[in-house]
Amino acid sequence: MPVEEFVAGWISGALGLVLGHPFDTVKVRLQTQTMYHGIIDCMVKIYRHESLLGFFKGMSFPIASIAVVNSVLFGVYSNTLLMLTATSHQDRRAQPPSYVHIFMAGCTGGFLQACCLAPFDLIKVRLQNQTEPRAKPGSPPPRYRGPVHCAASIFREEGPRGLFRGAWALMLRDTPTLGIYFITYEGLCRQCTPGGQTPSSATVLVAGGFAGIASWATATPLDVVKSRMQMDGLRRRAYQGMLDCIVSSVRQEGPGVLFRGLTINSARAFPVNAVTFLSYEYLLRFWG
Ligand SMILES: C[N+](C)(C)CCCC[C@H](N)C(=O)O
Repeated sequence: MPVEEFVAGWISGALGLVLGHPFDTVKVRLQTQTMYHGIIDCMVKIYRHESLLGFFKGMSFPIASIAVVNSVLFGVYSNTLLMLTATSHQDRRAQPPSYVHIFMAGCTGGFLQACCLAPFDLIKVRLQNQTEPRAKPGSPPPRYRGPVHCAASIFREEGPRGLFRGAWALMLRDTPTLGIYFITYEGLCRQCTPGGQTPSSATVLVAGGFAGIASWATATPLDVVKSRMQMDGLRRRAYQGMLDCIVSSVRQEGPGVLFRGLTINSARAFPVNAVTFLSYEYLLRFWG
């Protein structure tokens, strides 16, 4: 089983992640809290109360987890394609796999990465939602002191299954939408590149950026549900399950609630995934 794809997936994922984390914090706050009136208001408030560091809350854990998650995504994707089409990464320009195979490989990678992502993502969301300013003398300490304390507290207060809160919504969110991710990327690369040639850096950037947008746009409704299920249990249990979460959110806040975070998800997705795909392709070319 070729391993370069796993390593390239890890490095490229980490580069994209740092670039996108501030957008992600704003998104999670908009999806789960009511004190902000839109993206700009949220950014200004975070900056005023929590300084620039507020945007990077909860990032240490994703940086560690992206090593596992993005390498599983890209590694499983590429190795599934190898199994389905008997072509390695290097041969795929000359012998392009069908879109059905690309979609199936993307879904497989998406499903397995979601299984690894679930506990990391839960901890990230809980930490991002702590609005206390950083350690000011006299102010009450935040509920979670950091990722390890957060994981231990969830384990203690909500049991081991508590660490997988929202995991079904996460798997449903990621399996089809990562199929869409790779189809969009490959489709755009093929459109803009004469047959058999390697796509240019500009093509990879644009195709990667739009792949991110297409995937996030389709993932947003389940992303809202996922974030809400993850925050449940912290407050009192408000939702009986995923369906209940959808129905009561829509009833209370209107159908628009399912698209909360769409703009910010898309704004984040373009640079993050442009950089992810560019570094991924370069690393593999460099090693290949
Ligand atoms: C499937 N879904 C859209 C949810 C995630 C796509 C992940 C792609 C990339 N790691 C990123 O963070 O943008």
